[in-house]
Amino acid sequence: MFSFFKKKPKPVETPAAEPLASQPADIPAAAPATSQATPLATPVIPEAPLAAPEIPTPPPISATAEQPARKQSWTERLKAGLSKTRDKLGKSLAGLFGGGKIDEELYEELETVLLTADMGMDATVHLLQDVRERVSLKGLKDGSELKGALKDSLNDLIHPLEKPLDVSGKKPFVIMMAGVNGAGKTTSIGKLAKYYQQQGKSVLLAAGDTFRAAAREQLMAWGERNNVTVIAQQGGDAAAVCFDAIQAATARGIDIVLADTAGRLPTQLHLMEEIKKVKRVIQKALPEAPHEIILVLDANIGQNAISQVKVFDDALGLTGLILTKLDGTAKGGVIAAIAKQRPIPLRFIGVGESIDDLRPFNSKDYVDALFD
Ligand SMILES: Nc1nc2c(ncn2[C@@H]2O[C@H](COP(=O)(O)OP(=O)(O)OP(=O)(O)O)[C@@H](O)[C@H]2O)c(=O)[nH]1
Repeated sequence: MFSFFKKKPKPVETPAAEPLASQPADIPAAAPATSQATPLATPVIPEAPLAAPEIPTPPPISATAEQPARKQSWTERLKAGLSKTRDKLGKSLAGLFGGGKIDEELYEELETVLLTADMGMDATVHLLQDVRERVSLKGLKDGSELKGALKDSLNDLIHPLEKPLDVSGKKPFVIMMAGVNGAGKTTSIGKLAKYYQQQGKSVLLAAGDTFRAAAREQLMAWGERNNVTVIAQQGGDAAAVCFDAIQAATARGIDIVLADTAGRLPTQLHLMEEIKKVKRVIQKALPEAPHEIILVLDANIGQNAISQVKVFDDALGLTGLILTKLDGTAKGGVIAAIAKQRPIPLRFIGVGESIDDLRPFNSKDYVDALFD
């Protein structure tokens, strides 16, 4: 179950950014399954640690190893993953949709339900207004008719976030990941690597989380077992790792580079500066890159997601979002808040820990899974 990606204790302090290496290390001519960039000052990690006992041994990532006997469809998994939000919304809405007159009291109850599903004030006000208009336009009278109106309103609101990531046309297509600690960046990178490999694309990973040795080692072990090249350094500089990774990918004709970065809080200003530097150095390695800058968000944080989106967007110019762990929370309504306040394309959503639990966001599927 992807357990090898589970994070180890976080460092108490995150080190300040290292000075940037002016020149990238040479890329080895032969491309081993797992390769490492030359470190700036520290020795290359020996091959042996990959098998060392302290590194969890990941099971081979394969559908059979991770899936139950009968493989659930994505629709089923999405529905199961959203069960907490659906239960909360559904139970509360059942009374409203059960019948009775559509009146002010009902709208007030609807407002409370939407707010408790973490849709936020802006989106809630918008949805209520929109539902009212639909009700009067269609001459709806009964609460039982409200469900369709609400579903349509919500879909209209969040549909603009449905913009699947197009990785064609650039080679390598460089995707940089950002986010706070534990949001699911490294796990999502593993899932995306597999997702793109299944589409016949070659993938290279940049182990840019240089603050946590375990993150790098896990990524390398995973890469070796799944035949995905990982560029890493021991310690050192995330920007240099990404630079090397892009050079390696260009030399090897790789389709997609997925660049991991260390978790950081928006309030850690020096770390926000450090990640801006990672972006700048990626641009130096490949002028149009990064082609995609994704903020990974843990759905459990609910409304706090909005402030994270704003700060990371202001710092980096986000082009996409990934919302993980929707399965663990009743706060799935946060998508509506994002749509209203900072509508950055929601590229993927995660509803579980297995490899297939991260998929492109589809607003209609999402709304159906919440209400039906
Ligand atoms: N239930 C569930 N767990 C998830 C999902 N996505 C990630 N996780 C788990 O979240 C935990 C943290 O994920 P990581 O990928 O390690 O997070 P990270 O952002 O790389 O963390 P840092 O490196 O500390 O910044 C792991 O235990 C993952 O298995 C999801 O969609 N659902």
